[in-house]
Amino acid sequence: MISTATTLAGSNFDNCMMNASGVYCMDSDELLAVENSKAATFVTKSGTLQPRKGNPEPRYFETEFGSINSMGLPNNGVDYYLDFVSQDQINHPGKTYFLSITGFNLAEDLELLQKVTDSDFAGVVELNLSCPNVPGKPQTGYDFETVDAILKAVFDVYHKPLGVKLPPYFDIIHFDQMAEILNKYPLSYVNSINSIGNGLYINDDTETVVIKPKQGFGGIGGEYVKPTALANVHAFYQRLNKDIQIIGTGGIQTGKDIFEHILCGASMVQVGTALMVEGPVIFERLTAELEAIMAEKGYSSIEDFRGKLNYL
Ligand SMILES: O=C1NC(=O)NC(C(=O)O)N1
Repeated sequence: MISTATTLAGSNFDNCMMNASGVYCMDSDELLAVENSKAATFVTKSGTLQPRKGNPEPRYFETEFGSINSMGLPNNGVDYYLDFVSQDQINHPGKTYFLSITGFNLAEDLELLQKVTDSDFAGVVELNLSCPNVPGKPQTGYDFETVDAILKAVFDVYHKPLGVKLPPYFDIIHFDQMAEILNKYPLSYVNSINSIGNGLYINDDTETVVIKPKQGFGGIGGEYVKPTALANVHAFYQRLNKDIQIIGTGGIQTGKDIFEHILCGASMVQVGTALMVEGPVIFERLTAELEAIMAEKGYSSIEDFRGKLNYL
């Protein structure tokens, strides 16, 4: 019997795949579409204290090998997502959902978490430290001291399952430094990676960028980012306390991509660009493809090969 089931943040999931925050999770229709798919669960769009319109359009563009986006954190506000998930929990007792949140400073992060504490939400919080698309705002995940300060303050007040969404790192010393910080805190998981920030895609015919915000600079997702995503998943797997699990995000289009993320150490994977392209039906194909690979290799569970990447 082959199972792609997994355990993450203290909860059991009958599958190891879900949407990536930002994709198919803006409103109740999209969240229900993921809920009713083969995905194990869903994560909401990153909720901010107040609803946001986000950046001017066009702000998303699909390319031959992935996507570029500068959405700018459009969302219905954290209260909308808390209300939706609190109701959904009643309709699906025992199921665990993920709520993504992002403040624009520490005070906002703590205010968001207070709202979560005061609500009926019983799932997992994903603190987004890596949006690259709010003009004038840095990707917090690249400010190591600030990440340390945020996590210290967060875990002083919040004691339920919580993970962080990180940007990609590209330097071994940065993996070392970030892992040293993360290992100080009772994180349930680390989610690597968010999009590769501030890429540029050009339409050669018109000699123009393809998205309006930030003169065309936007986060890169899709096939382009898989090698970076796998490296970040494995680098943190090598360095983090084993009680901090890893969600692998980035470049997943096939069951083979999921297999590779798990081989690098991921306990769950999130699908972004490919989900945007194919819709929630993708989870049926991905599950079938992953199960076929596991059958061919004689694995019955993802724990048979998780993190067991070989070196030369
Ligand atoms: O964290 C984020 N990553 C992205 O690539 N885009 C969104 C956004 O712009 O809202 N946020």
